[in-house]
Amino acid sequence: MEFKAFIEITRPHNCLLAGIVGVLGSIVAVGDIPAPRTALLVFLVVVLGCAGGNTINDYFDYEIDKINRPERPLPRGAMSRRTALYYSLALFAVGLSLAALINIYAFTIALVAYVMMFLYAWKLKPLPFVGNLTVAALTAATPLYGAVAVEHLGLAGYLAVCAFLVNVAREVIKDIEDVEGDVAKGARTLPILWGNKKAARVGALFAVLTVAASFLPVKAGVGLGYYAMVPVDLIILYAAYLILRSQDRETAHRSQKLLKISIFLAVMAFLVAALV
Ligand SMILES: CC(C)=CCC/C(C)=C/CC/C(C)=C/CC/C(C)=C/COC[C@H](O)COP(=O)(O)O
Ligand SMILES: CC(C)=CCC/C(C)=C/CC/C(C)=C/CC/C(C)=C/COP(=O)(O)OP(=O)(O)O
Ligand SMILES: [Mg+2]
Repeated sequence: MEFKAFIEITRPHNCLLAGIVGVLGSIVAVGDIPAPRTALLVFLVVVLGCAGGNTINDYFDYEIDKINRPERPLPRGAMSRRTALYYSLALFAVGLSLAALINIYAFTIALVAYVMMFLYAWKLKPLPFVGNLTVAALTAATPLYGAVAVEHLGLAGYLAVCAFLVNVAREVIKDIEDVEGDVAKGARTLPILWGNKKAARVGALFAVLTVAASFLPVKAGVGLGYYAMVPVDLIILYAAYLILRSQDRETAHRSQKLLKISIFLAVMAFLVAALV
């Protein structure tokens, strides 16, 4: 057993980004920095939930990851599946305990989100489009979670719309990248049911919708810090162009990674726009 596997399996880069998005949701909801206690609790509940979700995901994806991602901790033998199962449940339990310290709404949403991540990994992922929508909804719930913690919505709804749209696009394009392993496991993803070209069009459509939605906060009068979104939108449009041009595994990988970069840059742009 490798100790670093306990960190690696949680995909800390995703968790940290998600935690920042949760706190960003609180910030844009009230237009100011939230109380440190609230910000810390929101950050930890989202990070622990994301960590538990990624861990349980690898637990159920063991067979598929042996084909698609053999370098991951479980398929390479760095951690047992039983340990991963108990580890994910422990992460969820600590997250829920902290959510209870925020307010009843935050506890309830965390409970629903954690259950949805477990269900996604266990049963929903192989369902056509349902799995993609579930992940996207969970990412959209993240800024809304921060808003619920401060009991105000503000611009958090715009963040949620953008998070949902860009993650639908990314999840569909990730399915095009993973089609080989998904076929082996009998998953019924969009590329398998509709073919890579049609699935690429769906992914590109949601990428373009993300660009359209990214101007929503400008409509609401968010300030100059928002011009940082322009390069983000250009990256998203280029990712859409790539996947429309070719649906081979390497191109799909490049396209979905560009969308992930756009998410990171967009979150930074929103942060600047919210604080400037
Ligand atoms: C205009 C624009 C792009 C706005 C950004 C909207 C926004 C706030 C996005 C943040 C979404 C979010 C909570 C991201 C957390 C990290 C993340 C990418 C979660 C989804 O992960 C699922 C994915 O399948 C994991 O795969 P991988 O990244 O390859 O490990
Ligand atoms: C709202 C609260 C309290 C928490 C939300 C927590 C977050 C940010 C969830 C976002 C979605 C997410 C990261 C879920 C974790 C599990 C998951 C969907 C991983 C993706 O797994 P696969 O679809 O199998 O793709 P891979 O090929 O990368 O494994
Ligand atoms: Mg997986």
